[in-house]
Amino acid sequence: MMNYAVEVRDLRVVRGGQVVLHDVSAQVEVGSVTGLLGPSGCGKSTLLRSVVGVQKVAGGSVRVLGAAAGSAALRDRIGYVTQAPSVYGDLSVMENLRYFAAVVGAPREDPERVIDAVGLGGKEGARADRLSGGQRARVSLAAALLGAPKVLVLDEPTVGLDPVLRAELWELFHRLAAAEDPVTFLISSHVMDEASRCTQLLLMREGRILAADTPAALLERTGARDVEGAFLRLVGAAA
Ligand SMILES: Nc1ncnc2c1ncn2[C@@H]1O[C@H](COP(=O)(O)OP(=O)(O)OP(=O)(O)O)[C@@H](O)[C@H]1O
Repeated sequence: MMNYAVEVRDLRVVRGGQVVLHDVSAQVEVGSVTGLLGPSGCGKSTLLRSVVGVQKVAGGSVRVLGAAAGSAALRDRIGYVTQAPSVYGDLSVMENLRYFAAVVGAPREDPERVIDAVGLGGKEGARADRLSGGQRARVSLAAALLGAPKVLVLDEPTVGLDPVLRAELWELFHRLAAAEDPVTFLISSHVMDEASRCTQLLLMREGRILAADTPAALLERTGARDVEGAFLRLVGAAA
């Protein structure tokens, strides 16, 4: 039996009187770097919010590591980075991480560990508002790693970053996912060319999952040359 970190079944979410998730079912394998891809407004953030347990749902179920999403048992097992900046600009990298460590009740030495994990060693004393966009993104990621969660949910973590920094962040996700004690990643993006960086894909459109597969299997199945082409063929087939 497949080992899933996240299992979504028939999830229905209504926002502002509109159904934004139409009975969505999806799974995320343990240790995978799963990309949730689809155009802006298709419901990616809503699905991620449901996985984290901060979204009111109208039906269906979401389980994370075998427990109901949002339950107390998951509090220190799941990390979440939203699109909104979450670090304090007037605090240093270390001050930010000490503050967040205290909030989540992480061990005292955890800030050093996560700074190291995201490759920010040497930047501990730098004020967050003097960092580059990519470095700030890594501070947010470091904060999400405090307490050693097993599942990380990242909402468009590479948006606005240059290609080199994007590549660095994806390498970091893979390193953490391949660790002896793996972290499972669920990462949203509206940039289709990030698909090739994922081990698994969930393609989404208008509140529905169009396909769930590996990038290679998706290309083979659709005969497309890239994931954008595969997406368009799937949309055409569904019409
Ligand atoms: N607070 C809200 N109240 C009402 N409707 C909302 C709210 N937030 C989002 N929506 C609607 O829900 C739908 C899904 O939005 P969601 O943010 O999940 O999409 P997304 O795929 O993450 O988009 P983006 O990539 O632009 O963030 C959209 O139609 C959006 O207009």
